[in-house]
Amino acid sequence: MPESTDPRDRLIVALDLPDVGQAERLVARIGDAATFYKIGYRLAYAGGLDFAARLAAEGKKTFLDLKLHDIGNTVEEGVRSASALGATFLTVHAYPQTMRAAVRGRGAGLKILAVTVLTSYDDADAAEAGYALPVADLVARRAEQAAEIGIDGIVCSAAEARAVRTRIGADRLIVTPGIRPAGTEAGDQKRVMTPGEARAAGIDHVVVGRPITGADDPRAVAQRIVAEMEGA
Ligand SMILES: O=C(O)c1cc(=O)[nH]c(=O)n1[C@@H]1O[C@H](COP(=O)(O)O)[C@@H](O)[C@H]1O
Repeated sequence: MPESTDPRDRLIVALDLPDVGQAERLVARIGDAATFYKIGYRLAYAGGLDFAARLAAEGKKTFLDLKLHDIGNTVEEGVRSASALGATFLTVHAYPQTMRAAVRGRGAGLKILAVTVLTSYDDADAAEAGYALPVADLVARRAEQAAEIGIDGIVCSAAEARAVRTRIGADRLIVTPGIRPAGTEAGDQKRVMTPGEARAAGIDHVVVGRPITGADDPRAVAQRIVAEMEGA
C-alpha cells in the first residue's frame, strides 16, 4: 500500500468503551487530531458496528477488530458481511485456514490484518497455550504464512516489526498495538514500545487505547503521539 501522506493516519485510536454515546463524545473531543478509529468487540457488541459505518460515512477511517477465527465457510461469509460496513481494516487470527477464508471473502476496499501473537503474551503465555516456539519465532512464522496467503497486513508488537518486515516485504502493512507513550502504565500489555520506537522500527500504524481513552485531555495525547512518530 502506498504510504499515507497524512501523518495522523498512523495513529489508530482504539474505542474500547462501553457504549456508543461515550465513543461519540470521545471522537468529538479528539476532533481533527485523529483520523482513524478501531472498534473492537467491547463496543461492537453494544451498537458499535452501526457506529463504525457512520464514522466511515463521515470520512473517518475505521478498523473493525473482530479477530475472526472459525471454520473456513463461517469466516469467509463473516468477512463478506463485514465488507459492507465500509471499514478500512478487519482482523482475523493468523491461522492459515482462517486467513485463506478471509482472503476469499474480502470485498474491494477492505484490508485484512492477521493477528499473529497477541501483545499481552510473552514466551511463558505461549508455552502455557501449548506452543513450542518462543513468541518472536511464532510471530515470524505466522507473518510469513500470512504474506504467502495474500493477507494485507500483520498485527504484532513493534518489537517484532523489523523481523516481520523482512518476511512480508514493503507492500504489506505492519500494525502494532502494545504502544505506550513514555511514563504510561503498560496494564496487561507485555510486549510494549513507545510510539517513536515503533515508528523507527518501520511500522505503518500504531493502535492506542487506554493512554488516550483514559486521558484528561485525549486530544492532546493523540497530537503528542502523532508528533512523536513524525519526529522518529
Ligand atoms: O488486534 C488488535 O488490535 C490487538 C492485537 C494485539 O495483539 N494486542 C492488542 O492490544 N490489540 C488491541 O489493541 C488495543 C490496545 O489497547 P490499549 O492497551 O488500551 O492501548 C486493544 O483494543 C486490543 O484489543
